[in-house]
Amino acid sequence: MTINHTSDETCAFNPGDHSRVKHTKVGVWDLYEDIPRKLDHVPGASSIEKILEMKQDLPYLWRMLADIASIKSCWFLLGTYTFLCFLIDAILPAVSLWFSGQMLIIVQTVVDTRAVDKSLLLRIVAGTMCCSVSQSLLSFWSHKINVPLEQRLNQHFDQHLFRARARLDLPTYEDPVIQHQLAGVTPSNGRSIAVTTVYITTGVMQACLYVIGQFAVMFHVFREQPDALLLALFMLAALLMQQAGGRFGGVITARVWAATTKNEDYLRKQGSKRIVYNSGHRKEMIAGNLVQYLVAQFVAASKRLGEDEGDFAELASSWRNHRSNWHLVSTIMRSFDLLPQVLFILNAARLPASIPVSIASIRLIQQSLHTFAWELHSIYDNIQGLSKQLTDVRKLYDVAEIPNRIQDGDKPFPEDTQKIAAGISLEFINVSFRYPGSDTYALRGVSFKLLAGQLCIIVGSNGSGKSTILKLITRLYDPEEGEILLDGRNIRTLRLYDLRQAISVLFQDYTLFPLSIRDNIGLGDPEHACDKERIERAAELGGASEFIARLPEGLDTYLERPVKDHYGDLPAGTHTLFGRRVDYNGLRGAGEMSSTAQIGLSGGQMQRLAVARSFMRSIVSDEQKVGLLLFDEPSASLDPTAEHDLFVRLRALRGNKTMVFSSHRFGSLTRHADMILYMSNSAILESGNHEQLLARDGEYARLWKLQAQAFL
Ligand SMILES: Nc1ncnc2c1ncn2[C@@H]1O[C@H](COP(=O)(O)OP(=O)(O)OP(=O)(O)O)[C@@H](O)[C@H]1O
Repeated sequence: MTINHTSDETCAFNPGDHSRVKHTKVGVWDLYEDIPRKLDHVPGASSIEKILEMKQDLPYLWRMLADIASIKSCWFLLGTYTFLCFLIDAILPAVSLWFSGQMLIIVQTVVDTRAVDKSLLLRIVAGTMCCSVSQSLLSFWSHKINVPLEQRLNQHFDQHLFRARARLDLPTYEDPVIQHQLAGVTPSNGRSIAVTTVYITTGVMQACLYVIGQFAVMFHVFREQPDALLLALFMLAALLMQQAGGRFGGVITARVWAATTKNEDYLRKQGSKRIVYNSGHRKEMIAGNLVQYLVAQFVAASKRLGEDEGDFAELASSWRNHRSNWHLVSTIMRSFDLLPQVLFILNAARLPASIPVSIASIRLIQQSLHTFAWELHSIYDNIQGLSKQLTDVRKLYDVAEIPNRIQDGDKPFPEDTQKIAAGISLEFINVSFRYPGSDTYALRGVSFKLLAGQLCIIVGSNGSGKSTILKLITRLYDPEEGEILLDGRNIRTLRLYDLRQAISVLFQDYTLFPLSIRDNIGLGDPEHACDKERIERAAELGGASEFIARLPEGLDTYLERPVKDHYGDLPAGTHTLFGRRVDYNGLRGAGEMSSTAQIGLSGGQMQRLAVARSFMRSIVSDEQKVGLLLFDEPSASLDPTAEHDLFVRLRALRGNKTMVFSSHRFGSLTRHADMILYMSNSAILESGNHEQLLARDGEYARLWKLQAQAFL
């Protein structure tokens, strides 16, 4: 069993290794509590020790404050907000308390002398009213300041995270540990870590100031009444004990715990449920005649499970509520409520002459102490929260420094920008490669050489390594062994930016972005992403103009709207809203429809858009930036006419650029290739041009004849 922590590491936990771990059965679940702390990397889970640990993360708080200072007007907003909070939470409550104390003195005087100091009474009433008016005015202004402050902080740290994610290369980004790390800093509630940190930090300061202010005033008010101070101390002790009791009766989440189930019936039942509920398994379920079997299994397992069955969260909450020892502790703690009054009465009975404290002042003491004790606890809670928050702040900065697996080179490329128009030579020398986490080689000992301006076609069966060659040329991954040379230079030594600028690649598993069609094509050449003429020409060359023209919003059509429309209670049968099909999110998800199905694009049309994007970069551009064109199955979804047109256009427009094609089809293009690589089992089996390979009468010739015979 594994416990996933919020820290960067994942700790293995085997309950059998820890004799003191408390094990309880909750339904079919095994709940483990009091797992040794060394497995718990969550600071501030419940102990002072964890709070002390937060000093390691304090430098990140200073760094964040320095960052905040760099945001326009943020210091001013933050300073004003903190000052207002100080007035609202520390000064005004203390002043109010002081007025209440003065009121008590008047009451006491009236009882003792039957005389009222009217001007003092007036001043107290006026002062109390001023306090409450100021309180609401200041609260209003603090909310007003909150909005721009939160917005600026969110924006700034949103950009920080965007940059941190965007800079990661493929192997680093695909790493599950990195994904976990990134998930840990992505706010789920839309509020950035910085905003939460600011609130928690100001919360701690406010609570401290409040407690100090209240304490000073209480001390001043009750200084003359020793019994009142004694009573106050009794009450405070009782309240703190009660609050501690409330904590004991609390939740298991305050402790280190984990739960799992090994119940075969439960596991099988949940497994069957997923097969039936997930449409991805439907083909196999129906074709394999599994329906009756699954239903029988499901019913039988339900019967055997009986009452034990249940979701862990539900079972755990009812189990917690019935743990008798917690009830006992909280009940005992509640009875402490009366203790101060009992002690006070006993003291008054013993020394009746010394009762200067009125009933009104007992009430005041009680009220003030409730808030006082609550604030004391909230300081503890807030510091715990701050300790956890500082870990998040550290992670926020750590993700911006995750090292990339693909190291950047320092040599500019190409040395002579004019030469690039004549193409780039490409050489693989004994290249072997395995995908991260995989034991099998995707390429093994691959060597070939392509001269500048040549056309190379890579053919071979599924999984033979064709796409991998293209991925290595663009340095999405680096080979384990061997070298790849461009114009005779090892690509690892070249600046990554330059290398990728010099290459245009269309992957087999291309993705269309959730943007407009215009942007999807324009992004082929970001420098000219707004150049309408180039975009239209690229769309035309990619064979996409016709269907784009038929779309109501043309180039401005969004393939997938990145922002959802909101709606409620639409009349039944409403299909369009704001000129778009209604995005019945749940239904679409359930039907597993792709986003492009919404605007009705076919696979071939999407491929034409992808080709257009690649042309935007390589063909349409006036500047000669690209010298190597890579195409991975660019015609897989195209009809024969579109495929033919595409190849004709490519041959005519590529000029002298070097071109590498990966394909399953032995079409007209292979005849024009300067070099054909026939791949099988991660290696190059045969290489040469079409005539040479036919003359060799090997695998290539066999497959060529096989395809040719189909048309005889
Ligand atoms: N991201 C990946 N992670 C792990 N293994 C991968 C990954 N991508 C490909 N492979 C494996 O690498 C090998 C070569 O895959 P590659 O995609 O290069 O084959 P291909 O010749 O292009 O296949 P196809 O004709 O089906 O496109 C295959 O065994 C494949 O399973």
